[in-house]
Amino acid sequence: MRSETVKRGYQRAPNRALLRALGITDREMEMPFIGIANAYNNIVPGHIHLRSISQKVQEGIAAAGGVPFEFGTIGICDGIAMGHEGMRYSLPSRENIADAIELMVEAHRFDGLVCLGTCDKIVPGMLMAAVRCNVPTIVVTGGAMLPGFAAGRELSLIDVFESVGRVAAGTMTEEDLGEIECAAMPGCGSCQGLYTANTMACVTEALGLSLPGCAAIPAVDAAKLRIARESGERVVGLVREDLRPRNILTPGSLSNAIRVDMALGGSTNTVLHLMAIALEAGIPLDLETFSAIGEETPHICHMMPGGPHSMLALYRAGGIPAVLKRLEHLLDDAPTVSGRSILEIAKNARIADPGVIRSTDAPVSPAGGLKIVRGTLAPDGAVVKCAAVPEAMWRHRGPARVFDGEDAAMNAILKREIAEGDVVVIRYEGPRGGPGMPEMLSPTSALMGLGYARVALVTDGRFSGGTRGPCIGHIAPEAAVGGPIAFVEDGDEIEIDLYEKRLDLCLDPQTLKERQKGWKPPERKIAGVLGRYARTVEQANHGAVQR
Ligand SMILES: CC(C)(O)[C@@H](O)C(=O)O
Ligand SMILES: [Mg+2]
Repeated sequence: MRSETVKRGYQRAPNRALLRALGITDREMEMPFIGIANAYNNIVPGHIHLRSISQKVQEGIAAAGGVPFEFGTIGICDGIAMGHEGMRYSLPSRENIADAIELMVEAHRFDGLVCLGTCDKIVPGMLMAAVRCNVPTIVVTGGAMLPGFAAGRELSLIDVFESVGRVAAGTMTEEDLGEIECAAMPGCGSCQGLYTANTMACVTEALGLSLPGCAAIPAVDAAKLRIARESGERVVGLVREDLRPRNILTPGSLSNAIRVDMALGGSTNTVLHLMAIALEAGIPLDLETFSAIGEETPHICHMMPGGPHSMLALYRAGGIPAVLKRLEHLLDDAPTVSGRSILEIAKNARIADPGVIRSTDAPVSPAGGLKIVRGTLAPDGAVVKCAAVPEAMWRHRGPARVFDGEDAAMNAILKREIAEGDVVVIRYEGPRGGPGMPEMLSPTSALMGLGYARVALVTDGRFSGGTRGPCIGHIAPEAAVGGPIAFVEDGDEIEIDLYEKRLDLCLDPQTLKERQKGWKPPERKIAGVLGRYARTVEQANHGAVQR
């Protein structure tokens, strides 16, 4: 056992003395030590219930003959951090979480690990750590919030964001917005649609790193407590079998995860996170792989924000096992933490609602929900959730309206200075430029709420999983490193063609060269974590990982 390093032999008497100070008995000294990385805090709605889930994990570990040791990691609520300076800190928190878990697991020589987290950067950071440390690990995701309800319809956080645009347009009163604000978010769990947190939970299950069914169980459902208990029991089995994350995370399981993501129409952020996770395992994963799998995988679940279905609907329809069943003919067989292979799980699943989890013969769309686009504006690629783009906007050409930074764009949008047909360009918001590649749900939702039908938005920053409309993000190279997006001027024509997967700046190469002459990155002195991040972060097409 790995933990023997801290507990065997007379030289380790001091280490054991400290373990005894925790109440560890002689019998427990012989058992596997299991770390629980619990991202509980009481500022993130997705995390406020994690203590009770952790309790069940701990009971499961003890019942199976392990000793649970709980420690904390940070967790940021992207929704509370949205629309201001705070959002720059969100993506960097992913690396902090991965590092924090590595530090704890390595220092204390845990034999196994349970990762307990819910929201956008927490689950990816946990997966990175699991693969990096490569001790037997199970991930328990905290589950989605129930939908809110007001004026006869279900609500999610995105209704609140989009209603801001309605108030700006004068089509909604502030009083009505207040009613939605109070009704949309009825308790614990991640935001209700297939936004980033829930997409990452689904991807984790498809990777084989959560027990089957875990991702879609709502935060408040007792089934989550039961699967937490089972996960605690099972991690002790994984230690005994020596089944480790890198036995489970393989090119095959990564491809299954991307397929599930494509079939669901998941968040654009998964592209960054899956690349970062693959990198930890030393598995090459590039944008082309996403593109190729996207071409072969039909989009079969019309999930929010592009479609009507919430995570609760996906749960009731059969959850990820049912989605896997639909995709059975496309999956690579791969082991999972459950001890059953992914194909066994798929075969034994039941599709309870074929209206929510459609067959691949009658899909929402014949190709996957995400596309990788390239062109003269994005030579190294960009990402779009085509599942949430109305087909009328799959081809669009319009004049650029250029903004350095999100704030300037948001002001212009709310003042209705954008005209139908425009292509809003938000730059200097990339991994280095932000820094932190902020997610820009406020401007994309405002455009929706204001009722624009033919305005596109392109950026070197990121989007929320809740962003809908013709929004292309992750443009690489970003403006801060001199990518072509830095040289766009108001009125330049930008052409989008999602059928051909193109994003072009319609400018003759000579003019572009002229504009590039003498360009220097803007000089800025940034202190603290963001300064460090800006110096070491890679471009979005390499997962925006920190080196
Ligand atoms: C606030 C949200 C909806 O969680 C967003 O941050 C996302 O990425 O989905
Ligand atoms: Mg987010």
